[in-house]
Amino acid sequence: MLPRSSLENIVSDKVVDVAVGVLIREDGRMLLGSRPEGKPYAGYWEFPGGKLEKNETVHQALARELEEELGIALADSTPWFVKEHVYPHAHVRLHFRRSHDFVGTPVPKEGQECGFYAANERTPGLMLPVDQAIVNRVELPEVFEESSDLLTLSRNALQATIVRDRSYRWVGARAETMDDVLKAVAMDYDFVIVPPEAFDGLLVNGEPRIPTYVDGAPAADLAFWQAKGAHGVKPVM
Ligand SMILES: Nc1nc2c([nH]c(=O)n2[C@H]2C[C@H](O)[C@@H](COP(=O)(O)OP(=O)(O)OP(=O)(O)O)O2)c(=O)[nH]1
Repeated sequence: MLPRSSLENIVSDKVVDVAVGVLIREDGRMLLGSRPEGKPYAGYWEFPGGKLEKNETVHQALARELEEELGIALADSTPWFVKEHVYPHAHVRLHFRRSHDFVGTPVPKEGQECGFYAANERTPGLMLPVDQAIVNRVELPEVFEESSDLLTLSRNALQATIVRDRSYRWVGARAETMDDVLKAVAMDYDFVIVPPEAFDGLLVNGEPRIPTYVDGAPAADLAFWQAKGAHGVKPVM
């Protein structure tokens, strides 16, 4: 029989699915709020959201949490990426979804604070460390233009082609295979660029693991790729 502490570790290893909303206002600012008293990391700032209940889709969970916590009606949202993180209190699988399509002015219903912030603006309290890096990604462009926006660095020790934008805000990788994508995820890169035919194979339950650009897809297909979870599309040069 396993000692009690090992059993507890196994129990706490259960992965908790969490719906997280990146709600972007017309002026490009995103909705952030503080965690209410009584929850782990109370007072830290985060994107709105919460745990999935039984039989809920991620969108449904997000819509429910936004209504319950902030009185916001979420009309539509698209998958962005999934990130796993192990906290001392839980192993979470965060399903980030983006939305420009919501109605209502947020009114905190659980004693929290909230507001719309630009990516380079400081919230009154610390962001959850996991979220801090993601705030920077919210301004990733819908479309990267190969020659003007991106610099391709030489293949690095990981044998993947590393790409960054000209202002050093984001670093990504050109991923030909799932193995390349997993390396980029493990290195916490901000995005991957994949060939269109590889895109579906990189999805886990319909969601990418990292913000994903589809290489060479015409910009006219942007809505098509976004509905599938691609964050942006690089136009044919
Ligand atoms: N809502 C939210 N949770 C996040 C973010 N980033 C992050 O690591 N998390 C973690 C913190 C928590 O461990 C977990 C979410 O759980 P929670 O306690 O907020 O969920 P909940 O509202 O359903 O809580 P409850 O009903 O159990 O009180 O996900 C984020 O941006 N938003």
